[in-house]
Amino acid sequence: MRIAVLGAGAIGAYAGAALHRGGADVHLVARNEHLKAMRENGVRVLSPRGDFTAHPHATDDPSEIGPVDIVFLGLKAQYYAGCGSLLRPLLGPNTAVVAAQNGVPWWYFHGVEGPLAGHRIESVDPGGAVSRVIPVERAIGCVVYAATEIEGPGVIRHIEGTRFSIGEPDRSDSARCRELSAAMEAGGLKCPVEHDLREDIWVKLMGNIVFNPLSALTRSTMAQICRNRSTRDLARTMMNETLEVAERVGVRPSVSIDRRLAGAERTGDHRTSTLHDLERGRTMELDVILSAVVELADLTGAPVPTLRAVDAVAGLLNQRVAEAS
Ligand SMILES: NC(=O)C1=CN([C@@H]2O[C@H](COP(=O)(O)OP(=O)(O)OC[C@H]3O[C@@H](n4cnc5c(N)ncnc54)[C@H](OP(=O)(O)O)[C@@H]3O)[C@@H](O)[C@H]2O)C=CC1
Ligand SMILES: CC(C)(CO)C(=O)C(=O)O
Repeated sequence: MRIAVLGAGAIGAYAGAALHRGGADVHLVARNEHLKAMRENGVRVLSPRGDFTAHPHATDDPSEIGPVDIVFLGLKAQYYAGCGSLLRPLLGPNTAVVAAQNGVPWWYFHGVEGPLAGHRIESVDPGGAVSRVIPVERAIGCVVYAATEIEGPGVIRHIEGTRFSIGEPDRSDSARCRELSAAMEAGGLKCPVEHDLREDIWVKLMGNIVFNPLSALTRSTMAQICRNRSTRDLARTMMNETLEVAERVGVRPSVSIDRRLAGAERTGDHRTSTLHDLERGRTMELDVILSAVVELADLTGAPVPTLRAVDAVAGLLNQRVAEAS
């Protein structure tokens, strides 16, 4: 299977290294010092499951790669709308795009029935800009339970978790999902193919909607947020409101708030990908994680005063970062 990882950062380079180790024909698209290091020394993965190094081809020019079977999109979601020139050379008639994003994907209401069928979520797909660049028909959904960080150029620190759940937006059984799953599992990852990924999306989102904005606003790790009584209570309230929105769009996540908090606390002193962005002066991936849920709450009439307040202050912080960059 020919796979290009577009945006071979913390998650992309980790998945790409694992896929390469499992025998897939992997090509990484990255840039700057990180690219230079991966070209010279390969991708070094430091993991509690055992360190390893993989040497996939790496470039900053997707036209060197050409059409592939799968594009694994490791960019932050706020860059999807602008990634057309990088993506286009990688697309053949049947190329699928697997976005490793947190939050609500642009294809969310595609391929489903009901009152919201085909609805476009503005915070996720503003004016249709993302679905024009990545047509929903190409999308395979993915929910990433792994946690990784770039420790230095070419070096990925794997904190925990190997699960990348995947599934077709329209719930169909497809050969492309089965083949991708086999390639990921050959590389030592867990990659179950789910009939409907939407439950996984909300289970993961219950954590991200709390920890990603709060970690940035308080510059704290996940464990620090869990161990402080006031922020733990805040987390609980935010998760409750999120569950209410999930239910109004037809999903009942099967995990309790206590279990979700315990899981987050176990991740320990991990700085979320959003905190990393803030520390690097980058805009934060909060539209798909937080603003999208507030938008869905407005659409369905769910009361979300706490999510709305956090969205307001995190939104202002994001605006400040954008102005400074
Ligand atoms: N990290 C984690 O533990 C988890 C992350 N995710 C999701 O995975 C996705 C990726 O996150 P993460 O891996 O943390 O992010 P990173 O910032 O580590 O990775 C993105 C990579 O894309 C590169 N990139 C951006 N623009 C270009 C370009 N034009 N050309 C080449 N390379 C480019 C970035 O390079 P540069 O740094 O130079 O901009 C960076 O290396 C997000 O949607 C996130 O929500 C999901 C679960 C866990
Ligand atoms: C915190 C983590 C690893 C899992 O909740 C994550 O998804 C992120 O860093 O964005």
